[in-house]
Amino acid sequence: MDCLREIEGKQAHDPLFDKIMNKSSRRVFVPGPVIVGAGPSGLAVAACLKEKGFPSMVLERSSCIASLWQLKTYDRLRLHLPKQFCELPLMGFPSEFPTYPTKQQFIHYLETYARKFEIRPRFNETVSHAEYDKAIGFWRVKTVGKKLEETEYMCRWLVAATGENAEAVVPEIDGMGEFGGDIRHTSHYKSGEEFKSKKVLVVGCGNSGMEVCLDLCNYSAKPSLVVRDTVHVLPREMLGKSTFGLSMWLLKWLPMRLVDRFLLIVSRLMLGDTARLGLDRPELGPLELKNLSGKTPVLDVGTLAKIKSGDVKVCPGIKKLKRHTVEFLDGKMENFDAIILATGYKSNVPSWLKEGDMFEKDGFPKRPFPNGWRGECGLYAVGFTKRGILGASMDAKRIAEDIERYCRNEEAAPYDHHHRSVLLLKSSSSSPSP
Ligand SMILES: Cc1cc2nc3c(=O)[nH]c(=O)nc-3n(C[C@H](O)[C@H](O)[C@H](O)COP(=O)(O)OP(=O)(O)OC[C@H]3O[C@@H](n4cnc5c(N)ncnc54)[C@H](O)[C@@H]3O)c2cc1C
Ligand SMILES: NC(=O)C1=CN([C@@H]2O[C@H](COP(=O)(O)OP(=O)(O)OC[C@H]3O[C@@H](n4cnc5c(N)ncnc54)[C@H](OP(=O)(O)O)[C@@H]3O)[C@@H](O)[C@H]2O)C=CC1
Ligand SMILES: O=C(O)C(=O)Cc1c[nH]c2ccccc12
Repeated sequence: MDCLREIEGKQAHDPLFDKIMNKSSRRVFVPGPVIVGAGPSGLAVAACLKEKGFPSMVLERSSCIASLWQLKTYDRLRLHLPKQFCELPLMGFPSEFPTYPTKQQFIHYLETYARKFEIRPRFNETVSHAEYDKAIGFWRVKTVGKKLEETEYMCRWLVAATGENAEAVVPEIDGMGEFGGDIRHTSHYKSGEEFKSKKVLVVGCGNSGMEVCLDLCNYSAKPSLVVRDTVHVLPREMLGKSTFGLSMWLLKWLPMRLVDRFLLIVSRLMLGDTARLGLDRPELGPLELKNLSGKTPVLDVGTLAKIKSGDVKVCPGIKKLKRHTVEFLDGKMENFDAIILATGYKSNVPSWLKEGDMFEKDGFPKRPFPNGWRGECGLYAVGFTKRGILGASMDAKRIAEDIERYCRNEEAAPYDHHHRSVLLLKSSSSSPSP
């Protein structure tokens, strides 16, 4: 921690820079990595670095850690995968947590994690621009604060941890401006409480859309679900084991296609023919599809029963909206009080990272898993593997090891290199290097 305090002491306010920029802005030199985003991924990297004795600085646009979980998820949310598959490095879940921890338990775990590793992000700082300055060998990371004040952080290493869910995907639907009822994305949906006895159209049948339908039923709203494409629905558990855990275990022994065949046979026995309910399955099996496209199978937590009972109605794609009415692609019209867009999320990396080699236009690393974590010039990415928290933990460990390796080489020959910042990097509390 001493070292972080030292960093704060070094935040030189540069009046000349202010004058040139003609605005209130300041420049901060960071003698360690800057991590953009204080979600599970950013926290994991900060913790892995801390354990090795390296301080880092975490910049977070919102006012809390894990803002996706704290501010943008619904009340009834639990982890879909058993807890052992959602742990961050260096600290497991408490043993008293249930197999599928609740959102509150998961947030509590993350808060304990941040406290344990003394991670104190700078909140309310949105990274708006990050660029490598070749001339000096540093990343220039610009942030905008709450009062629009600007800061430029200069660092040797930059870690993108802004996540796969940084911005809501809101589709353009013909007539959207005309619709008289509430239209909102699932990131603003908390519970069915405010939709009691309302007719609600849920657009999108990923894990969010399916669970929101169930939640609406439980609050005696009347949901319909727009399914425009194929989808794999699997039971969350089969043969007394979690479907995810069982799949991972089977993959150790069997080829993916065979495991997919197994998953589909057991799903058929447990759930019946989902196509009869309007949920056609994709040609590719669930694991193969996840692996090739990143599309996550839906793990059923009770929605399918509600579809079978007719409490949730399945609809085709939307053609257009009118004041109180939705016209579907099959020509049918129906009145709705509200629309919930369960249409997913996108990465925002291209909006702030000015770099051409590491990321695709869609904000995901170009190199496929498990090699997407490392770019050039001290640039890293954590949590873009489409493999949830487990994938983020793998990235985080690799990034911290890579930075450590780099620093050890530097320590061996510190004067061979003009980036002196590494010499400032070791925290006084760390153990001596071997
Ligand atoms: C509803 C839901 C349920 C999920 N359940 C599971 C699950 O059970 N198991 C699992 O493994 N995964 C799950 N996921 C996947 C999810 O991606 C991970 O749980 C996890 O939140 C990813 O962590 P992250 O840190 O990469 O991203 P996030 O949690 O999104 O954190 C990124 C942080 O970066 C900040 N940020 C973004 N842009 C900027 C910027 N320009 N400047 C500064 N800060 C910025 C954000 O405010 C945010 O706090 C779920 C996702 C959703 C949406
Ligand atoms: N408890 C848990 O663990 C939970 C985990 N999650 C995870 O969070 C992440 C995000 O999930 P989610 O929010 O469901 O987003 P997803 O991206 O998984 O799903 C979005 C869905 O919306 C559909 N869609 C997009 N645009 C349109 C449109 N214009 N018209 C009709 N349908 C449309 C997509 O269909 P198409 O395929 O046709 O594009 C897709 O089915 C996922 O990784 C998910 O697994 C979410 C909820 C709970
Ligand atoms: O909830 C998600 O989307 C995740 O990222 C975790 C996840 C759910 N199902 C999976 C199948 C393979 C890899 C990760 C997941």
